[in-house]
Amino acid sequence: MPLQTDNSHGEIPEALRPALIALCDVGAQLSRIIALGPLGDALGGKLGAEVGSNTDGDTQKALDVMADELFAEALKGTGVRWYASEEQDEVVEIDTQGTLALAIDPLDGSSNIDVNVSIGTIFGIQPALDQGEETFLRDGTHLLASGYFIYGPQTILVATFGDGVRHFILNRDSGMFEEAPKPPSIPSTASEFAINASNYRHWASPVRAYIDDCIAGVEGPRGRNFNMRWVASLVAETHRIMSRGGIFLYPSDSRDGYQNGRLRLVYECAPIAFLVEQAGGKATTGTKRILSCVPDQLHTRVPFVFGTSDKVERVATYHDLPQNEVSALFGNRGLFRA
Ligand SMILES: O=P(O)(O)OC[C@H]1O[C@](O)(COP(=O)(O)O)[C@@H](O)[C@@H]1O
Ligand SMILES: [Mg+2]
Ligand SMILES: [Mg+2]
Repeated sequence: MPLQTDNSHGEIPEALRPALIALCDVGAQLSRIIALGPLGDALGGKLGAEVGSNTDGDTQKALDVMADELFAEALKGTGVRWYASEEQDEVVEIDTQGTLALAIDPLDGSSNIDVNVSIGTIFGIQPALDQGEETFLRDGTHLLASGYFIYGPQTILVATFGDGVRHFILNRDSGMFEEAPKPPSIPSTASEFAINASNYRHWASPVRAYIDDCIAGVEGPRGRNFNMRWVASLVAETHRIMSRGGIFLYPSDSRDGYQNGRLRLVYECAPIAFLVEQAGGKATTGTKRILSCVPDQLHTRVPFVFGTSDKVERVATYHDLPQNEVSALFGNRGLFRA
């Protein structure tokens, strides 16, 4: 049993335990494989080798494919009927007797595999309907649980079962994910934003205006300084925001294929949104709550903004401003001081 819980934080629902244990088994295995990198036997040490592309045209790395295979195999017989993965075109039925459906990004932050920067796994679990596709094409309010593993200096599982957020640190001596004492909660004040600023010229004017005002610091309408981060691993950005607050944005932009941003609703944004809300934060498309968004396809993308509540709310207000306000550098946005 690779998971040691502290029941003072509440019980883990019985129906979810076998799946969670299987996820932890693979999480611990991936942690070892990633830590050894080229010294290990797995994949001949070439974890980041390009091996193909997935349904969305994203390059698949050897570790993306391996992680997907390990999770799909380990989840058999754990109550999971439907398995939907970033790395598979369609929903897979892994156990006809199962009552659950699990969506997964088996390896998030693939561009960081070979550079020893934190990567992760994201998952969401909901009740299974009779049809796999129909199950996942529902809004995120159906989630029973969600979580991520972060493979960093520590390997950590952060999960919610709909009653706050729990975190479990992999103790490499015992091989167990042991529950850490203080549950994460997103602080209400923070001064960090995370966005891939190389796409500035492709953003719509409300996003540009929001970021312009952060960058203007004490001299701008916000009247204070901000710091910027971009790890290019959604799990790593999420974990930082879970620990010390801030805001993350991957908005839509004008590049081909980015009209709904980059991140996928079913197995990236909805599970993270559930965690963020349970930790006291907010998660939107910029204007609409992520957990209310209904995917039209399994691999649907969605603009994603999440973090400290008032920051996420502020982004929405920039979308309400008249065009002449958001296109001017600062304009009269003095009303946004603080
Ligand atoms: O390279 P970009 O455009 O900044 O995108 C980075 C984003 O892409 C992702 O790597 C996408 O996830 P995958 O690695 O699972 O495809 C996120 O983790 C990250 O936030
Ligand atoms: Mg991802
Ligand atoms: Mg991935």
